[in-house]
Amino acid sequence: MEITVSNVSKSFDDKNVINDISFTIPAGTICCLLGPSGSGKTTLIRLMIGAIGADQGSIRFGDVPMPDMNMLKKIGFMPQNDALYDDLSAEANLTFFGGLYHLGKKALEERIDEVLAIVDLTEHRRKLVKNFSGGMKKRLSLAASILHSPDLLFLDEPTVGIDPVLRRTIWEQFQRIKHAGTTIIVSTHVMDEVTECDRAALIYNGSLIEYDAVPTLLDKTENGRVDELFFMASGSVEGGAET
Ligand SMILES: Nc1ncnc2c1ncn2[C@@H]1O[C@H](COP(=O)(O)OP(=O)(O)OP(=O)(O)O)[C@@H](O)[C@H]1O
Repeated sequence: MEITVSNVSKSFDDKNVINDISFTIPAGTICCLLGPSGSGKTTLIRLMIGAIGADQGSIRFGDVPMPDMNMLKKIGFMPQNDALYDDLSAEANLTFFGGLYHLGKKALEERIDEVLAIVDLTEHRRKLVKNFSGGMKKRLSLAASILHSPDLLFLDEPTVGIDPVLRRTIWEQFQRIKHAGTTIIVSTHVMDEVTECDRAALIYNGSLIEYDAVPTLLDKTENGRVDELFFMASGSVEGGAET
């Protein structure tokens, strides 16, 4: 499903955090929101999923203006901080989240098998989450966010604190989810992750400084690194863009 963001602005306490942002994410793509810490990525995701309202502008999923209660069922969201129950097993966590989505018992059992396989946690399904590593928790959190086979999946800094090897595995899982037909919006401040995405929206100080297909964006640079676009737009990226 296509997402259209039109002239969206948001302030907190008179501080302009999102500044007149417009862009369209085509259905079936992975789009990353890339920017330094504090640039406004999480706020933009929260605006898109309807967790907070825009001061100005509008957001549509397909033809439907957001927020829309029916559309919420079609959205998956993985927050920056895992919302898992430590004293429950992986499987029990998924059963709990599946209950929230009102999946029937049999359909839920089948879907739990599927999502555990997608995130490579099948053999750990009966372990308590408190015995999971950080990376395993991230993968379980991802599994929970796709239980209801969402059309749109929003991932807020899903690879933060994850080592490079596991990061690769997680990106392979995102590609798998995309190929199953889900449009993915993923925020990151890791510049290298841009190459995993089809399109990238570069956010700096609450403004959209670039938005395009990733190869087109990289063609605009001299060194093939997207950091350069932040340097060009800002003169300096002090305060933040990690590589
Ligand atoms: N509820 C809020 N009230 C006041 N200020 C807020 C609120 N939410 C976000 N902000 C401010 O908006 C700015 C953008 O924050 P946001 O979390 O969207 O950035 P981010 O790019 O996601 O950063 P990070 O990569 O560190 O998560 C920051 O200056 C932050 O302090």
